[in-house]
Amino acid sequence: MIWLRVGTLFWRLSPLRVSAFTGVSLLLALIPAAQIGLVAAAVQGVADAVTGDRDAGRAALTAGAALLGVGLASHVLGTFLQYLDTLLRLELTARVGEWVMRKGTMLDLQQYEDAEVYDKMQRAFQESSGGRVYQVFTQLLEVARELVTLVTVSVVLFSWSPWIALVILLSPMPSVVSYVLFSHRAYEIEYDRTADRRRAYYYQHLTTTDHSYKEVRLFQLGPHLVDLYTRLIRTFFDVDRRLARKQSVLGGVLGLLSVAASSGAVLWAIHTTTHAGQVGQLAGYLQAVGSVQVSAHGMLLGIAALYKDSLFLGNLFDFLALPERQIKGGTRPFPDTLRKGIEFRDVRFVYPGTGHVVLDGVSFTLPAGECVALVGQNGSGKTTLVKLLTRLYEPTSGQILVDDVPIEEYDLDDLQRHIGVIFQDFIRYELPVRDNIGLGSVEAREDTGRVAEAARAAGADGFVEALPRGYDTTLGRHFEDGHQLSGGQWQKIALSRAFMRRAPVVVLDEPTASIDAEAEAEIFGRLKDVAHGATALVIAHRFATVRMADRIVVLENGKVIEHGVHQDLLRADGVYARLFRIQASGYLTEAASP
Ligand SMILES: Nc1ncnc2c1ncn2[C@@H]1O[C@H](COP(=O)(O)OP(=O)(O)OP(=O)(O)O)[C@@H](O)[C@H]1O
Repeated sequence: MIWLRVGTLFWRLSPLRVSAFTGVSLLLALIPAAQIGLVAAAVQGVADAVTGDRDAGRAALTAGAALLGVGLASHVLGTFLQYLDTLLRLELTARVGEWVMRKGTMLDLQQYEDAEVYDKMQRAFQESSGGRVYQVFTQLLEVARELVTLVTVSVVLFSWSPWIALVILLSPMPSVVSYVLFSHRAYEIEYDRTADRRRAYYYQHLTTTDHSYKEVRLFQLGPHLVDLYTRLIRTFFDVDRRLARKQSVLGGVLGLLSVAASSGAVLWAIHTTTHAGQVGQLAGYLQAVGSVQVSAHGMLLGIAALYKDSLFLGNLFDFLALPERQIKGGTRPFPDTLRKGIEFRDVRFVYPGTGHVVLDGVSFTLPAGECVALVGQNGSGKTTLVKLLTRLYEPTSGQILVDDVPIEEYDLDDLQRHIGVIFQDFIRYELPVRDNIGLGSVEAREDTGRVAEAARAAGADGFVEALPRGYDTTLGRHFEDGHQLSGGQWQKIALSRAFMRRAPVVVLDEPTASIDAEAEAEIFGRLKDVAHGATALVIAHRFATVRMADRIVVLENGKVIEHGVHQDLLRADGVYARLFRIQASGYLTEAASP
């Protein structure tokens, strides 16, 4: 029950403020009934005083003074309610955004690669401002308040004329029913178009970020992307317009019924009270008619809006209820230095939801303290192996052992803390250099000595020191005074981040693809030193890098087809030797030509 969850959520936010908000709202709900009674008394008092009753004059004055008091109280309570409203709204907005972010960090990679979960996230992000959660809470109170007003006022009204009261109470019904139906339809439409909305945001993103600017501009993709976006948005618009048209026609007709019914009731009231000469009752009655009409309408529409908002809010709660970290670790601490090494034993892997066998019986060993290079054509499964080693995914079958212990037995956070990794698609943090490197070991990011050492290891120290504010220079151009780096410089920064971790296992997925040959040779020549003797797995396509590794594993279509040291593999004259010669002959031909 979403209303209950919203109520509980608010209660946890601040029991004191929520109690005060509820109390003040309900007090305000009693005001219309009090005003009706006092207006009736005042008007009747004046009418009686005109006919010579002196006491009636005093009674009219007293009722008038009480009306003044009620008016002042209503103003003070209203102002206080407004203040509480602002406080609760601010608090909630901050908290919902935080919950959504926190949840995002607790999901598995698999969920990020699943379009259905992504749709769920998209729906939840639409609610992440907290606006709708707050709306449901205030609507709940609004409905309760209108109910109190309605009950107290209709007590008066029913005592005068039950039939008129009934007509007025029921008159908003038809338009409310139509509102509920249309709200449901609007929700269904929005739900079904989540994937298209994501697509539209994506086109928008491509045309509004620096990462995509160059290609979009030079391939002149702007008009095409705008066209794709506009076509989608127009489809949304056409559907929404049709719905809005139907809703206003039906809503308008039913609204007319409602107005006719309440106006008829007013006429009827005038007719009956005039005959009986009850001027005070007529005045109170007229005010009560308005009040009941407003409250009944407000309450029923509040319920309808609650219904609609709860449907949307279900998306936020669905997202917050997504299963977290399904990949579980054990309790064993990860070793600070590997004794034996890492072994892949008959590892098979199929990405969930696909039938494609990406790794098929992969077995090889990374001896402790050695550097193993993983080579193979695009799509052969190299990065997937890294995802398994870092436990972003679990093997479909087979085992990965670290020092003869299955990796599932190690504490998951501890295992990930002990692996320094950079992926091909590393992040370019639009933050100062110090953070870009220091985030490799978040708790040590203020340690300038360590940050500088990591930069030296990756050959980044030279250009960093030449930056306007050295390690405090903000990188990228998103923020003020940001400094943009070259592709290779960014890669050196990412490499520094991996070294910053000082982990016993280092995994580098194409770490030097954009780095110049000299720097690459320098980094790999000293890899053992800079990685503090870590066990390293390096994925590379350049054989100049690969040959420096202690061992080489060649992967083809998810299978290990060769492994050994460089010289042995050359002698074996297999796939590795052929690929090596292709690259080498390219360089030699160039060098030999005049
Ligand atoms: N998230 C995913 N979901 C489904 N299939 C995937 C996913 N990621 C990769 N694949 C598929 O798995 C196979 C291996 O991909 P992987 O990224 O491991 O290759 P790679 O050897 O690292 O390639 P490259 O040299 O191009 O980086 C490819 O066929 C790819 O299409």
